[in-house]
Amino acid sequence: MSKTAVIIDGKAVAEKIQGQLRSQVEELAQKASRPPGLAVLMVGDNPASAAYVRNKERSCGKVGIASYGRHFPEQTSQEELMQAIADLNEDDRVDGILVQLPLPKHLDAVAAINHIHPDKDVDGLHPVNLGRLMRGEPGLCSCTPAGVMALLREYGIDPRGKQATIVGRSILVGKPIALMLLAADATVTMAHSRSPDLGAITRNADILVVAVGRPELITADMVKPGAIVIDVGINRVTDYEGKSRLTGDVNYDSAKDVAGFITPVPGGVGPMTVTLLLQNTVESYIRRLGLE
Ligand SMILES: NC(=O)c1ccc[n+]([C@@H]2O[C@H](COP(=O)([O-])OP(=O)(O)OC[C@H]3O[C@@H](n4cnc5c(N)ncnc54)[C@H](OP(=O)(O)O)[C@@H]3O)[C@@H](O)[C@H]2O)c1
Ligand SMILES: Nc1nc(=O)c2c([nH]1)NC[C@@H]1CN(c3ccc(C(=O)N[C@@H](CCC(=O)O)C(=O)O)cc3)CN21
Ligand SMILES: [Mg+2]
Repeated sequence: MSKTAVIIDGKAVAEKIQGQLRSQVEELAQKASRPPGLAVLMVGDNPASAAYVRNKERSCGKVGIASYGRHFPEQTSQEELMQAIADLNEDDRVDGILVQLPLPKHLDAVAAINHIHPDKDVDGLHPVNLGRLMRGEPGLCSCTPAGVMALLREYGIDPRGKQATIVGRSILVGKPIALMLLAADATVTMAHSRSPDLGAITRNADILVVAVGRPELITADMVKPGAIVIDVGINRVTDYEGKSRLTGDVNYDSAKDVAGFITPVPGGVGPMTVTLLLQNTVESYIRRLGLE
């Protein structure tokens, strides 16, 4: 007899936290001269980025954060991008700057991120903020990893002593999640494209986090019965009827009968990423205006 997993409702948790952020922003408005401001820079068109941008603009509006997004054409030069970042660093209305990844191939993403002022780096990707995370010091932290940790907390899941396995080692998701789970006393294993026999590794996981970008790479046979499965993947696929939809890196329909807890896509990690971005922006706003 298989029992179906508890579905981790990221959308509901995100709405709850966004409601709290909204009240906080309303309250702060009484002593502040302006609302919090978030600037998102997007170059060219990437489907995962487009979903993110849409969701962010909608959520900023709900919470009372002013958004100063700029969408550049694909052939934008490095100089133009660097200048836009420099302008936003100087712009007092802006508390958070995010450069959508991936950037088109001709652009240097590392140089762009290094150019963001660390106090406005609401994506937590600047070396100063990554260094703080590595050392366990407070600072702006990556939104998706922090969103995953918030979901675990919300569902009463304590990583302490658990075997946590992360598939994917990107600087945006895999590596910072590993550090956060390690800080929460999990035993952490990381797998990637060069790991042989992925299933043998993932089947040991009490907490399995998948951040790869391969639609439904993880199937039920790769999941330990009762495991907590966190699917970070956002993939746009075309189904057999020719309709476009979003799917994760986990085969949800089969995995939900093996897992103890599972995040759906959409409605799982995605909304939490947006929420943590808003939370980081409010945090930066409070610090920059000295509102504590
Ligand atoms: N839900 C959200 O809020 C959110 C946020 C960010 C990203 N995403 C989504 O999450 C996914 C991953 O994003 P990312 O930025 O981390 O991607 P990324 O930078 O492309 O990294 C992908 C990682 O997966 C590994 N990998 C690739 N194929 C593999 C395979 N067959 N088996 C095992 N590992 C494999 C790669 O290994 P190597 O290092 O060996 O190349 C790499 O470490 C994407 O679908 C993205 O759209 C979602
Ligand atoms: N600098 C940077 N930071 C990021 O966190 C980031 C990027 N770039 N580039 C794109 C990826 C993908 N990200 C995403 C993608 C989707 C949602 C999201 O809100 N997904 C909703 C569905 C939205 C829809 O249906 O259109 C979900 O429910 O999963 C969030 C973050 C965040 N990512
Ligand atoms: Mg999701």
